[in-house]
Amino acid sequence: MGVWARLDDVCVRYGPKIVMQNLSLDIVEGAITCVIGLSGAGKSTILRLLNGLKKPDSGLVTVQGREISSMHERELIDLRRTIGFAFQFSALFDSLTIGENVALPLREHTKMSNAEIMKLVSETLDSVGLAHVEDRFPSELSGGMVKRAGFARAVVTAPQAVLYDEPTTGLDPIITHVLTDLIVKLRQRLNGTAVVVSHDLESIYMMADYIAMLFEGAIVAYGTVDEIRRSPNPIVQQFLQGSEVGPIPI
Ligand SMILES: Nc1ncnc2c1ncn2[C@@H]1O[C@H](COP(=O)(O)OP(=O)(O)OP(=O)(O)O)[C@@H](O)[C@H]1O
Repeated sequence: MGVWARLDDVCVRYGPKIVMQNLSLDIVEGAITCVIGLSGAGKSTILRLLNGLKKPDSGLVTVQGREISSMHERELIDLRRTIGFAFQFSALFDSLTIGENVALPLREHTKMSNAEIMKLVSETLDSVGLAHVEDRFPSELSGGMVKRAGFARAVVTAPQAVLYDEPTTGLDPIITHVLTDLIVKLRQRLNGTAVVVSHDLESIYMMADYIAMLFEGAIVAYGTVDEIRRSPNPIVQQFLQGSEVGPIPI
C-alpha cells in the first residue's frame, strides 16, 4: 500500500504554545484515515499541514512524494489543486448560488469553458445527491444539503485527496449516516485518498480504514477500527467510552 502523505517528526507552535511535538504519521494512499482526539488536540492542524496552509516549525511534510514544508507559495497553490478541502462549516459564499460556489475551483484552476463548467458542476451535484439546486442560494438549503454542496465543491476538480474537517458535526444521526456513506462513495469514485477529522465515533467506525488518535499534539494510537477498539491504551479507551481524558502520563 502506497503512502499519499507523510508527517515526519513534525513540531508546530502557535506563538509560544507547542501544539504538536515530534509527530510522525503516514497517510495511506487510497484509504480513508480518520483523525480523532479531544478538542484542541491538533486535528485541524494536521489538515492544514497536509495542504501547506501551515508550515511546521521543524520536521518534514511530504505529499505525493514531494517535501512541501519548504515549498514556495506558487508551488503550494499547484499542490492544493490536487487536494480538495471540505471545511467544517462548508464555507460557501452566501451571495453566490450553489452552482457558482461549486464552480469556483474550476474557474480558478482550469481553463474550461462556461458550458463545460456548468455541465461538470451539475454532474458533481448529482453525484452528491443534490440534483437541480444550482440556482438556489446556501440560505435556502438545509444544513445537510449545505454540507453536500461543500463536498461537491471539494471534489469537483477530481482531486487525488480530499480533506474533511468535521464533516458531520452538529447534524442529526440520519444525515450523519448519509454524509458518511457519501464520503466513502466519493473516495471510491475518485479512486483517491481521504483524511477525515471527526469526533463522531459512529461515523468513524463506518468509514475508517485507519484511525490516528491524537492526544496533546502526539499520535497515541494508530490502526484499523478493530485495532483501535481493542487498544489497551487507557487514553484511547477513555476517549472511545466518551469520558474526559484526565492527566494520564504518556
Ligand atoms: N491560529 C492559531 N493561533 C493560536 N493558537 C491556535 C491557532 N490555531 C490553533 N491553535 C491552537 O492549537 C491547538 C490545536 O488546534 P487544532 O484546531 O488543530 O485542534 P483540534 O484538535 O482540531 O480542535 P477542535 O476539535 O476544537 O477543532 C489548540 O489548542 C488551538 O487553540
